Amino acid sequence: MPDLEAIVTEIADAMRARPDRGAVASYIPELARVDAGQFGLVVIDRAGQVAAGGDADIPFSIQSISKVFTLTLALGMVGDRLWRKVGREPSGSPFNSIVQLEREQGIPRNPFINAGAIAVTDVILSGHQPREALGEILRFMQFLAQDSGIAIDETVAASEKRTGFRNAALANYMRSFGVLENPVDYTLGVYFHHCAIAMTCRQLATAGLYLAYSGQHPLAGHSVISAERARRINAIMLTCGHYDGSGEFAYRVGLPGKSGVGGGILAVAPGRASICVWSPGLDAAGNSHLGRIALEMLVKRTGWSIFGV
Ligand SMILES: NC(=O)CC[C@H](N)C(=O)O
Repeated sequence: MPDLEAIVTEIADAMRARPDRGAVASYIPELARVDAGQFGLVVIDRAGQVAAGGDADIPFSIQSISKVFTLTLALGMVGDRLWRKVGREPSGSPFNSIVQLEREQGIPRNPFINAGAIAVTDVILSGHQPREALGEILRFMQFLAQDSGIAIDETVAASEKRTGFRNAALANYMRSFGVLENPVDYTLGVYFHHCAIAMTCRQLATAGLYLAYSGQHPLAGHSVISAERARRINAIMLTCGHYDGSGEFAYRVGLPGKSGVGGGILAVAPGRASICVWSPGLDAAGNSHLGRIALEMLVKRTGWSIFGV
């Protein structure tokens, strides 16, 4: 077993010293105010052993990382019927792209691009009031992270709602094909709010444990999903979790991972650990610049890439 404490500390120190940080997301005005100098890394294993470095306990906007958890919830609600509304192929396009939707009858390529995540949110919303659906998502996060203090940052949600014209276009377009079933405003409201959940690296790494351990959450003492479903979600994270940067992430890191424009990445080392890294500056594809570099260092030191050492 590698000395995780030492490795995580070494990586956090190396990342803090780097001048290249990428650029914080500016299309959501509230995210543009975040200090790009921050960096956090947490690795948690089956026994709940934590190796933490840097700003491990500062909450940040989880943004698209929430899509892993909404996918898990939606699959729990409707099972494989979900795949009638959303595909599971990489898009090779930016996260907010609309181009494929017209050719593919309003069915988004996968649950992690914005269009796909909005379709998944719509499924969770069906038969519920927006407030209930959002409560369901938030309680699921609190349960997985074993922390009832986790909350939605209403300022971020409002900021995105004010400026989310692109997502509104995607949602209306899908509604025109009947892929969305609920009022577009309701679906978008729930979507913006679950993206605006604020969590720390420690909380997110804890929440991701069920994906690292075949659907079992060792700390919650619960089977969250079947081993088969966990494996499949990991596969979609690997192929689609970084949008048009997914190939590069697989090449450099080789772990299922999901990024968010808040600068977080949740990564899963199956059977070994759940990992969360955060650095708000992004690369051109909207994925954390230092986050990816840090994970690349981590897999080099640990040999945890699923593709070999
Ligand atoms: N990549 C992301 O994190 C995008 C999520 C963001 N809420 C959006 O819809 O644009």
